[in-house]
Amino acid sequence: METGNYVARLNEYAQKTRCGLVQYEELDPVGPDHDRIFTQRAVLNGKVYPDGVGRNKKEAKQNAAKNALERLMKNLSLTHETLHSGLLLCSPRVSPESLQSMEIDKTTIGRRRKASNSSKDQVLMCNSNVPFYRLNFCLNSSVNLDRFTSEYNPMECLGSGTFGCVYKARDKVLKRDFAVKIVRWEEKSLREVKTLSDLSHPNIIRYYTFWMEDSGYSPSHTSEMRSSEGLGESLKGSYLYIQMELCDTETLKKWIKQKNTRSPQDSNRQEESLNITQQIVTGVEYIHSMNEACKKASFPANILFGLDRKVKIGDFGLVTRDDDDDLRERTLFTGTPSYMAPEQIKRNYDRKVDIFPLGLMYFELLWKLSTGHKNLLLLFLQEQIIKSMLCEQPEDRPEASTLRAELEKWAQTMSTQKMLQANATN
Ligand SMILES: Nc1ncnc2c1ncn2[C@@H]1O[C@H](COP(=O)(O)OP(=O)(O)OP(=O)(O)O)[C@@H](O)[C@H]1O
Repeated sequence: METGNYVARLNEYAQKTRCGLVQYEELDPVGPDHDRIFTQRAVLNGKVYPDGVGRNKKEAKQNAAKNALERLMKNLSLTHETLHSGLLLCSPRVSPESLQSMEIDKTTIGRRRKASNSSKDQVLMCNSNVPFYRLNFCLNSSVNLDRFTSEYNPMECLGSGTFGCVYKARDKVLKRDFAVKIVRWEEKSLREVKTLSDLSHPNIIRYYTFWMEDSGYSPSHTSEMRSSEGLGESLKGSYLYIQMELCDTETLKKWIKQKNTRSPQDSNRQEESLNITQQIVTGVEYIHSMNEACKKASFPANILFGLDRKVKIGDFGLVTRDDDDDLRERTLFTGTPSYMAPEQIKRNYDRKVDIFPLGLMYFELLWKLSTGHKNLLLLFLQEQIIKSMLCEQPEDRPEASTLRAELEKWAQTMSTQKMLQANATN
């Protein structure tokens, strides 16, 4: 893997610009034990840079440093051509500052030139030494680069939603599979992704990185992308590509469906439902602690199972900041109506808007079992929790942290109950 020593270059940059020491935040690895993906992010001068992923800590750190360098270049208002000349990335002697005044050699090998939509000024250049496929974040200008197909081997389409398709794709360098979501570029999708990429929690799908291309990937130009609502008319325009943690394709919605087709006497259902709800509440509590609300987080279709078998909150729909009135207005009615909290149709709502759909979901997870369940007292206790979550008035609903504590107590009660039952039958 030809990457160059980005860590050293970032240190050099920090020294020259007197930004202080570069620090690295290590995030929790994801994936099963034999196939871990490590993530680090560089912190410089109090600013956190995009995640770098790798098969080991060292590789993740190099990629984190590279992402930071690329972001710094963007901040330095470098032209697109300069970025793609790869000078910063490839030459250890060139500092980002000096790039600003550098004459770009337009005779540099153009490994690829994209005909469509390309003005002559947007010729992509790539020095033959440049890790061409590893260029990140270019959000202010349209990117004429097939980064997706250069860096990844697209595999199957995992599914499509209102705004785009999600592909399973193998990173050619890391030899790891990721999910890459491709949506038409919009200010709001960018905002969502920026927010999500700052989050790191075992119960939230990890958003690693994102970039723009000026066309949407389509394996055959007639297949999934076109049939997906919202992408139907044309694949032209700007598209946002979001590299995410790959999950199982089974969503919680499918899980509920499967459980419902089984016998209502499925004794594990209650325990599993509690465990799933605990994990989701933990994720929601974390999101709330980051001052975000996630109106779609607790809809079963947006909850997936990670390859590490942890429950993952996936698509948040549109994340809103508690204090963002403008965003709140624009994102009104974005939730799935049947799960929406009553106040969501009004202007005034806060993070309690997430507790209501959680209550509904918890109920839905349990429901079949509850119809045939004999222990009415225990059932009643659970219903009390759900009832509090479904309160009409947001202020009467519990905070996610209170809820988590309640569920923890409930899990203990349940395991004691199980033990007593086991002892009684032995
Ligand atoms: N990280 C992932 N790993 C595996 N599969 C995924 C991942 N993200 C999404 N999917 C699959 O792709 C489907 C489409 O996801 P997407 O986020 O585009 O839409 P959605 O959330 O289902 O719908 P909408 O955007 O309309 O709310 C999901 O239903 C899921 O099956």
